[in-house]
Amino acid sequence: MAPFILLLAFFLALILLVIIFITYSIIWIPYKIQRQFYRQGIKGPGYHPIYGNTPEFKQEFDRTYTKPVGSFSHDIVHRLDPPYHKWTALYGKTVLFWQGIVPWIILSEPEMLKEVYLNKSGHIVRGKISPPVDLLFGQGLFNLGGDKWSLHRKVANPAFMIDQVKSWIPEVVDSVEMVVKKWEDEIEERNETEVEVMQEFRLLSSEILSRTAFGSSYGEGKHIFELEDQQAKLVLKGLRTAYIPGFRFLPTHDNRIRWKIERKIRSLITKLIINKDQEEVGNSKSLLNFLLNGGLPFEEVIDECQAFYFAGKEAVTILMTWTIVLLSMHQDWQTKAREEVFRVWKTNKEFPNADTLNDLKVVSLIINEVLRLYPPVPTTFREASKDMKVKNVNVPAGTKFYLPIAAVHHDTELWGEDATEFNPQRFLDPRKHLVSFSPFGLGSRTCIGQNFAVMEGKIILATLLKHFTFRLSPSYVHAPVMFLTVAPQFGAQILVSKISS
Ligand code: HEM
Repeated sequence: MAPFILLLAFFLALILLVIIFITYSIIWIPYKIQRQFYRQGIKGPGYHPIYGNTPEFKQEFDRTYTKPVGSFSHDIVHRLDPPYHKWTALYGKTVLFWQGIVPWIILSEPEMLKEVYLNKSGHIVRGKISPPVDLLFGQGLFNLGGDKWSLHRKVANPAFMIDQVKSWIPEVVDSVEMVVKKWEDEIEERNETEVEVMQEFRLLSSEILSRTAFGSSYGEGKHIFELEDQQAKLVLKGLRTAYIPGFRFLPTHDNRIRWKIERKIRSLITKLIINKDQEEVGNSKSLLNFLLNGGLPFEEVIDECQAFYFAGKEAVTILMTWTIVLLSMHQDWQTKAREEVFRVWKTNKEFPNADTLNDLKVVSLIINEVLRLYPPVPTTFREASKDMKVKNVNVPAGTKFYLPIAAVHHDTELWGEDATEFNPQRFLDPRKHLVSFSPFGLGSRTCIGQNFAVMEGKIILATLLKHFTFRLSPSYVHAPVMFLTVAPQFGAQILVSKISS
């Protein structure tokens, strides 16, 4: 009997310990943190055990994204990020909300944003957004921290220096010319053709990335891109559900698919590298060359390739999509930009090249204004790795910061009453605050690919304006949504006509 009682007592003690642990981490700690923030005047929708505000988060998105869209307005934050819109209206510019048991602080006060972006203490890190995101970016730059991040960034940085990026111009030009040829062939049969430009730009930026960063062709990386797109959809689903620690290790249906896709992506990247002619890799100016020769272990090179395959194409696709949509809405700016392109091109037949890109002032203003109104990456994140102070607010370790790039870009206090209007000219005036325009983030974790992205954007736009005119198709519905990036929910259907010689 004695051993039975002992066993029973052991189990009871175990159950008690589990109850204490759960009560402590799911109830005691979150409410304690919430009280601490409330006392400092930072309010929010309130913590709910286990799920936090995740169901509300999901409901807000579902409700908005199923609503019809009326106009072509650029006043889109309420639609892009409905929880942000609702909570900041109720609780002010700094809001506490909960993803499961994890506290998040929305920061839209410029000085607080600046402090977080530019903090030098080393205690504000990127942190993990949610475990599914690891599968998309692997253990690449976006997800790394500490010494490992410093080493990877040091290895990858030279690939994105301005001179190196300029050396990729011929590959970018060749890739865009392929699109020009394709559209011209389609137009040949009719006077005009309807193009879903997001899909076209996804293929184009994949081709450009393959040729410049990986020294291969879209054909070779096609399967990787397709798998990354599937993974992105599953990641998005994961982000909108409650974060329960340890859940990612359970073999649920979605998790099993995620793991399978990840294994496939890694094995395809490995094959792509191994099958490359080693001499060719050594001589090439591709990102892959920098990664392979930078002293990183092979597995870490795979991680970086995985991250770059996604990060390098998606945001550029979105930037170009909105650029063409906005120029179709604002024909006056389309005409101004085309006039500039013809002016610069007339005096330089080798167009576009590194020198003439600098002469495209109107094109640059337009790209900036598109990045402001429709920033492809609408939010970024940081985490406090230690108890710390941000301005005058005490923040406990583990708190995450939600940095709403799109909302700040639409803030009337920073951009004036016409903040939601398309007016590229505004970029001729000095900025009101450092953080007012941050499509590539800010500080040490700023986007490594920004020189490349802007160069790509200018070449694509200038080349297309040289050959075609654009207007919105009657089938286009203006419905921007936040699907990891700021995407047009129902695609971007554009009527493309050829400019007569
Ligand atoms: C219009 C195009 C792009 C936009 C708007 C964009 C935006 C961003 C943003 C907002 C971040 C986070 C910055 C922060 O948290 O402060 C980021 C990070 C990053 N981006 Fe981009 N990006 C673009 C294109 C690219 C391209 C072309 C590449 C590579 C070929 C790239 C690679 C990365 C990487 C690796 C990171 C993580 C950097 C780190 O944490 O060290 N991006 N990007």
